[in-house]
Amino acid sequence: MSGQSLPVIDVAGLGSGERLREIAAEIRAACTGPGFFYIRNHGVPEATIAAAVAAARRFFHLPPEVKVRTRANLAHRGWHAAGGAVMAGATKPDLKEFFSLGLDLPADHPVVLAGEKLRGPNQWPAEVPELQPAMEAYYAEMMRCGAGLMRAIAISLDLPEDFFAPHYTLPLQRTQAVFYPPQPPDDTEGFGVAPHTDFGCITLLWQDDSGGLEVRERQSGEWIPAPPLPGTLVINVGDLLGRWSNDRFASTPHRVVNRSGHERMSIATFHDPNFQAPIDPRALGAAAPIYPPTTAGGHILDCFAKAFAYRKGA
Ligand SMILES: O=C(O)CCC(=O)C(=O)O
Ligand SMILES: [Fe+2]
Repeated sequence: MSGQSLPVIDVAGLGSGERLREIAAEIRAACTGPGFFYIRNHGVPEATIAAAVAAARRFFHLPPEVKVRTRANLAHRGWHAAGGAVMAGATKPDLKEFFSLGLDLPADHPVVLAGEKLRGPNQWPAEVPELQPAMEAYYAEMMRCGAGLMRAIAISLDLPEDFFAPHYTLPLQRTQAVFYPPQPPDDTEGFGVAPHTDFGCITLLWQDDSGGLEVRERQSGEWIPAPPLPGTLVINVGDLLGRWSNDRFASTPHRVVNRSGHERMSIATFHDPNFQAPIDPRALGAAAPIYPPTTAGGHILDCFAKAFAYRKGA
């Protein structure tokens, strides 16, 4: 294991002009370097996090025959049982289970009526009534925090500060509470989450104090720990921002092995743009695009089709 550790960026004052530029410079260094960084002073209330974690934990402890009543639908909302996710190149499914929500659009919203994929209302279990308000409050905080980060990221990519805002009017942001069972100490093959890159633009991750998240160092290829640091969130670049930025900011592989001896929880939020957002490296200044244009939704659907058993044949 190398002595490298990931940068911690203080994002207090992200809304003000001068601080925004300083933060953008730190984010540029992190995104062209390890592709992972921590943020502190993000403004997400501890109580909002604690309520979401407590409600999600109660849900995960329900018997499977109850959880399955909110089994994930084709809009990716609801409970994903363990065994349903296989990361690219992995030989076994992940050990994790997770509960996913997105932007809650009523069935009569124009984009739902138009048949846009991944859209629709969220699913909620009657048995844990506090899950909905707790996760919705957390989701809203991630939207606020993610939008601030995207302003800094725009500047760090030499774009106008509000470049991304018009592409986030009906975001595909997904928040997933994730539950990891303890792994047997002699298990050398199983992963909570096998090595992967995230599909979306940026990920905002809260993790409990178990540890287990590891990030692949770009130069050495070594796995370095991204340990829990109180009061922080872990931020990383996903494939969609890699693609959009023509790999100026490339996604970094990471994995989770829960060696803590007890259950682990995290909440991952993929702060992604509108389904129809055009993902064309030329729009971000690339003269020689590595990637053909696509849409955010098209890219996410391709990734989902490869990773998730529930979508096979969808
Ligand atoms: O739980 C974690 O620490 C990371 C989860 C993760 O990498 C993911 O859900 O994409
Ligand atoms: Fe990930």
